[in-house]
Amino acid sequence: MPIEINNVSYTYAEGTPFETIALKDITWRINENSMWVVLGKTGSGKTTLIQTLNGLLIPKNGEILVDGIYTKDQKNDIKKIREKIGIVFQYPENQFFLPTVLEELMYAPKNFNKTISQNDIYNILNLVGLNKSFLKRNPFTLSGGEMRRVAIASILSYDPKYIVFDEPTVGLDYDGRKKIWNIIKNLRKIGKTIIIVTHWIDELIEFKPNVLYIQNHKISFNGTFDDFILLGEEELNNKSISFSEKLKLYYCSLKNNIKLEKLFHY
Ligand SMILES: Nc1ncnc2c1ncn2[C@@H]1O[C@H](COP(=O)(O)OP(=O)(O)OP(=O)(O)O)[C@@H](O)[C@H]1O
Repeated sequence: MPIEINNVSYTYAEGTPFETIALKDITWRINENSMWVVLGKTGSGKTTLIQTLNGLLIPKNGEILVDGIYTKDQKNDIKKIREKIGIVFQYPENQFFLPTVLEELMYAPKNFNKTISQNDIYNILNLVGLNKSFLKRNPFTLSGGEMRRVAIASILSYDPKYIVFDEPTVGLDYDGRKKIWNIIKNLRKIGKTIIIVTHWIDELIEFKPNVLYIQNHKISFNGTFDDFILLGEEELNNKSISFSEKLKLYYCSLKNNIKLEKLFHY
């Protein structure tokens, strides 16, 4: 079953002098086992949109169904929805609050009344490229890249079906970014539905996710990665997307029907 977003609008501080429109009439369907990138200029509404998916924000207008469950039904179903959608926020490592990595990994399953075995924990560590020795570490003593991977592991600990990454590689160097994209690659291999909010799409060529572009709080593009790139340099620059050398090359390969995929692997 999908996530269905039907005619959703969201306004902060509605009816006050601080009223700010964040989303206007968004309709979007996220199918199981798909991958999406959500793009848009700063302030266009991307973070607001992803926060509506798991009921962190409840839109007044429109509705969201996650595998058939309305996010509006807060009392009964919100936990079921939160268990299905893991959100890895920007700088997720800022949210650590327990003294060891192991406790961080155990926290969410406990909260959702889910069991997690030692083997599950080892598998998750393996998936994020960390070894067992990290379990005893204090999360605050880890490097930035390691913290990010522990934060992702803590989301994987309750096995959500949909995983949303808000700027997953922000602040990381090349090696750190490469490790995050490898994790995402592995998550796609095991059938997770992935939604990524980012400003940098040349890192995503290898994945060719579907693209949702938000402009002035509305959807202005909903389609395939290739169709988005084929909008061309001028249009993408207008959308505040940098047309890097890598994107140019990819654009040319699409235009001329040449297969270049191998060039783009991290
Ligand atoms: N808590 C809030 N209270 C009031 N207004 C908010 C709040 N959060 C966001 N906004 C406003 O809503 C609009 C959409 O913000 P949002 O953070 O969703 O955009 P974004 O596309 O994620 O931006 P960025 O790329 O900079 O992260 C902006 O005008 C923003 O100022």
